Amino acid sequence: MIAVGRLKSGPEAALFAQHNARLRPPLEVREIPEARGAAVEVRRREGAGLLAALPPGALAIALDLGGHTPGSEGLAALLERWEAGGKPLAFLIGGAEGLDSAVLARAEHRLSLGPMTWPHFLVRGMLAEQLYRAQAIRTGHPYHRAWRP
Ligand SMILES: C[S@@+](CC[C@H](N)C(=O)[O-])C[C@H]1O[C@@H](n2cnc3c(N)ncnc32)[C@H](O)[C@@H]1O
Repeated sequence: MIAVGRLKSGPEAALFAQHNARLRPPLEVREIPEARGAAVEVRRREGAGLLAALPPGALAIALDLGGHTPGSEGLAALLERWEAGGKPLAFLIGGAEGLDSAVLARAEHRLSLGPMTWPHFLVRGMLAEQLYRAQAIRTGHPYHRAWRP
């Protein structure tokens, strides 16, 4: 995971740590400093930082409101397909101003957690939870209860 901002200890950090500790393997987190200035410049500088932190050959997945919104089972299937490609997966999370167009252009996939805008520090924990849920779906672990009325 490559994310804008330094997450200090607090509820968002605890949420992320709780779910990330269950992931096999856990996500490695690279943090990009938040930029200051006009929104366009902030996006540009943070975007450059995100792209520079991408491991070589990574499959980049941008967390973006305009992205594809799979259900949890759909995400589990996507992850299986992405992992089968053999490239390291990199989930990119923007800052308060969102992701620069250069980041969206570089990303192979755009993933949305729904049409609502979430705080970027919360998105880390939400993504880790969905990745853990996807693992539970793939292994048949009862953490995921698929039953709906
Ligand atoms: C506060 S949001 C940025 C809002 C910005 N106006 C935009 O439209 O992207 C900060 C970051 O959290 C992530 N994010 C927030 N809500 C999201 C959602 N519903 N789906 C996917 N990512 C989301 C994105 O990476 C976003 O760049």
